[in-house]
Amino acid sequence: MARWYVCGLALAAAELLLIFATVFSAKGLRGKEFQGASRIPSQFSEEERVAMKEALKGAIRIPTVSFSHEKSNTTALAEFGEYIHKVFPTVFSTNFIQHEVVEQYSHLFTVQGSDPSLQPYMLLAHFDVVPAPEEGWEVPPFSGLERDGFIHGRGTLDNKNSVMAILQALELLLIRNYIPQRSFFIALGHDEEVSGTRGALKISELLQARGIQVAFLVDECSFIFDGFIPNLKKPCAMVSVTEKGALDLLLQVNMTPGHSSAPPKETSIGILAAAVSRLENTPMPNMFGSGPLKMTLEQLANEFPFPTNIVLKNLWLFRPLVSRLMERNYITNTLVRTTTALTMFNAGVKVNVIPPVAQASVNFRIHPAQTVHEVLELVKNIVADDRVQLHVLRAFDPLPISPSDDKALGYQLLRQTIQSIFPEVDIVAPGICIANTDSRHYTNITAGIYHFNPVYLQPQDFSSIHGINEKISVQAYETQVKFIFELIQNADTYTGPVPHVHEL
Ligand SMILES: CCCCCCCC/C=C\CCCCCCCC(=O)N[C@@H](CC(C)C)C(=O)O
Ligand SMILES: [Zn+2]
Ligand SMILES: [Zn+2]
Repeated sequence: MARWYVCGLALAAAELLLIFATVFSAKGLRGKEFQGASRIPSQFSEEERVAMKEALKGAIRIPTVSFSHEKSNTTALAEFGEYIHKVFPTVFSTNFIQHEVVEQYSHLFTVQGSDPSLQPYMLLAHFDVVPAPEEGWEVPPFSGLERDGFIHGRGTLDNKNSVMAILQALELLLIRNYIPQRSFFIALGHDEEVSGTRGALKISELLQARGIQVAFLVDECSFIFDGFIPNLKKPCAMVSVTEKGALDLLLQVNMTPGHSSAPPKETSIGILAAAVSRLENTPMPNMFGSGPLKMTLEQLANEFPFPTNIVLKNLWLFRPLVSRLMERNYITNTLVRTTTALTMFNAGVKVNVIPPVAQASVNFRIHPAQTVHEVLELVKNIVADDRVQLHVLRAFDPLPISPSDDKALGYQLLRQTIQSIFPEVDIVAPGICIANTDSRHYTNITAGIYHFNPVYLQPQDFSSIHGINEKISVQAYETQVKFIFELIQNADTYTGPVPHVHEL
């Protein structure tokens, strides 16, 4: 009798556990992983909300333009340093935060957590911007004007929004007497738009000299994508786990100059034009199937209607079809191959002179499954003309793929913070950063490099980045501050992923 009773109790307990496991499975339990320590709610007063948007507007008004490696607006870069001192006084006066200026304009903050057993992490952003000539803008690009609920201007998405949101979230936490448990670094670069070799690289060297290794870092270059994939009605938060490499090539042809009245059969211009045309017409191989894209599509499969869901769930069978479909769209094409962009072409000085030299620049963004060396070999085979000299101007391999499994602290913290701040977003998937960022300078201090901006991005917003009419809604910026406010707290209280039902 007693045995039956114990057995019955055990069964009831098991049933209860199962119910709990189902209800609180990874999707059902939003934010529960972070319980334990007392949390500060991410609610801001009206006064704070006004102050935070005004702070961003002020940042946009400082024209911190990087024109080229040699030329930047150093007055504005210095002014930006003074500006953040002014708008985030608590960050600069807190005794457990150390602030250092690196290479005159970049900023490194070391926030000393109370628990030295927790490995630190790092938040990255940059405050230099690309130039913005006024033509075509609805409002002047450095006015920081608010119109129809949007703050307009260069840097509102790339990337002063992140610089300001990180410092703003920290300022608000400190005002509420928050003491972080896990140490973290904030690295704000001043020359990302022209390579980051003065800012990010030097900060990274400084940290390496101090023997610092971080668990993960979070940088720009990915968003909550909305409307990018045909038929995918839902937004998709893409946390990029790798970044493409790059190869800048100068192609040069030298021929004998002369009078245009008696032209040779071939000129430097004609030879070079044919070579670059071959490059443009011979895309690099489709690498679909290698790299994180397969994981991304498998996660997206359920969100598509029939029959796309079946196709995506059976990539072993439909790989050729899916890879062909992806290369048809210019954005999804970037995810399946090394891209080739002809960006500069120079030759000639006068209409009746055969020029001796013709030069062209080509910019390749290297797929994570290829290397600089492999791309260079392919280029040589495509150009296949010894008269065309190839000079490597700049080259770096793609970044290694950062983990996105259940044990990957950075990825899981981002995933779970996305789920709590954006409950309407069902899809969080690993992705590829198709451009280059300051992150690549930090590969020696972490194996966990993640790209994510907690902001919705639609195709028209994408073209505003480095284009015209860049803007962010006031509400999106507030949400970004809220996200970082939560992320910092989550990093302190994270206790690991919620077990899936089958693990019980
Ligand atoms: C499910 C949807 C798939 C979406 C595909 C991806 C769409 C890409 C969207 C946004 C990418 C934004 C990139 C913003 C970061 C730009 C950083 C940058 O411009 N860096 C320079 C660095 C260079 C070293 C000067 C660059 O040229 O890459
Ligand atoms: Zn950027
Ligand atoms: Zn940029």
